[in-house]
Amino acid sequence: MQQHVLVIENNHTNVDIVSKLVRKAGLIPVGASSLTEAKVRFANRVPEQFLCAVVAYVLPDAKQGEAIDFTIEAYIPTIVTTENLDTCTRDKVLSRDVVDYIPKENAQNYDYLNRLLARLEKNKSTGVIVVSTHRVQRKHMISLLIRHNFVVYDCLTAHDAMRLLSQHQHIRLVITDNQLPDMSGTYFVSSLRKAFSKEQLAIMGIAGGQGMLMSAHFIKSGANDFLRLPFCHEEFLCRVMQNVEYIESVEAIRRAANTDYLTGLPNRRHFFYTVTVKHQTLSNSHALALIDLDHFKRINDTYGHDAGDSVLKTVGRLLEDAFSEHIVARFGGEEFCVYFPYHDGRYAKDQLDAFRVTLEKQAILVTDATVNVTCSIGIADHTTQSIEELLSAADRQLYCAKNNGRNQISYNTTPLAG
Ligand SMILES: Nc1nc2c(ncn2[C@@H]2O[C@H](COP(=O)(O)OP(=O)(O)OP(=O)(O)O)[C@@H](O)[C@H]2O)c(=O)[nH]1
Repeated sequence: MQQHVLVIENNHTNVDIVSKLVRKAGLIPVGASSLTEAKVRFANRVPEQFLCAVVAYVLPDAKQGEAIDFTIEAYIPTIVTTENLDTCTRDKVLSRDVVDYIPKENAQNYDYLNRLLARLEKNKSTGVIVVSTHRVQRKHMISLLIRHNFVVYDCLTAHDAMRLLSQHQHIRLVITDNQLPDMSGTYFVSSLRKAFSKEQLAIMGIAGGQGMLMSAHFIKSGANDFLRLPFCHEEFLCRVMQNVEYIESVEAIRRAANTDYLTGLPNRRHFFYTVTVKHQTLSNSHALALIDLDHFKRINDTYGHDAGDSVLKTVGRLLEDAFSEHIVARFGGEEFCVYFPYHDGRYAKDQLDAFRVTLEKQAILVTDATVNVTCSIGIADHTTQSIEELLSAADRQLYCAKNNGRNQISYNTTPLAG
């Protein structure tokens, strides 16, 4: 279900500005320009629909932050916007259990609001470990992280944190104190770095009263960031957000580099990487198939390039469904590959023949028409450890399948020469 955001701003222009940011974050705004209107809007909806509320500190009918009390009492995580940046207003805002507050000062503040809105949804599946023996400080950090919807793990020792990291894939950040019962924080960081790079897991050191060198010590041991205690509420949350966003950006770049943009399948480069890594532990019973669509150029020429793209996407999806237990990739153009790490060519041939028949019968919907495509397939299963050799052999078989009339499989069990 797409989540709603209750936007309570002090005039229609501000409601529109914030609503636009809400939509940009993929959420649905429910706008109100006074507390009275907000109460009506809220009463007309199911409370669980609201991911959060963005509330102006001063409203025409609520000049002392009463709208914040209203949304907090309704259990809606609340982000406050304010025109006043003075310490008195800040303290009044932060004395309530708000998610964060945004000064309405410049475009960057609105950019922060946009990132925060997007994060509140994403954070629900993002893990953060807090490791510290200092109870008050640990609970304080945990409560701030929970307000930002993170999945938070409360740890007293480095070993507990390491165990959690081995159990949960969704942890993106570890926040650690330097004085842990089982090892120093900096030793813990350097141990973590043996298993996780700085691009896989962000680590933030925290320490207070231990001299100026602690930050450098943490960073030289492999931490991404350091925060001195006692920290400021806002800085803590900004640093957390920045570190998590860094890990996610690297993940997104990596995903884009490994994925074929059109079909979403692994690309040739990633295919080689995956197979080479897996192949090290495999037996010689493996097979590789190259699948090439027949006369694909005609589809582009007859129905247009977009129609050709739709066909490629459909074929990619069909391959993915049919060979979900094996490794499927798009090698480029109209050529796909399926690698069977644990099966020989005979097995691959049976499976691929069933696929070939399914594809032949499948009517694929393109812009204004339905089209049918066939494919030619070359299979190789020589007992070689070299994927390149296997690929060349499959390519030769594919050439035979094309030459022999297309829409067929060519599979030759003759071992490789030499
Ligand atoms: N729509 C679309 N077309 C592509 C894409 N990549 C390659 N093509 C087209 O695929 C066509 C491949 O043509 P050919 O290599 O002659 O192969 P074919 O027409 O399938 O003929 P055979 O393989 O010999 O059966 C070319 O027209 C390319 O422009 C793509 O991502 N999208």
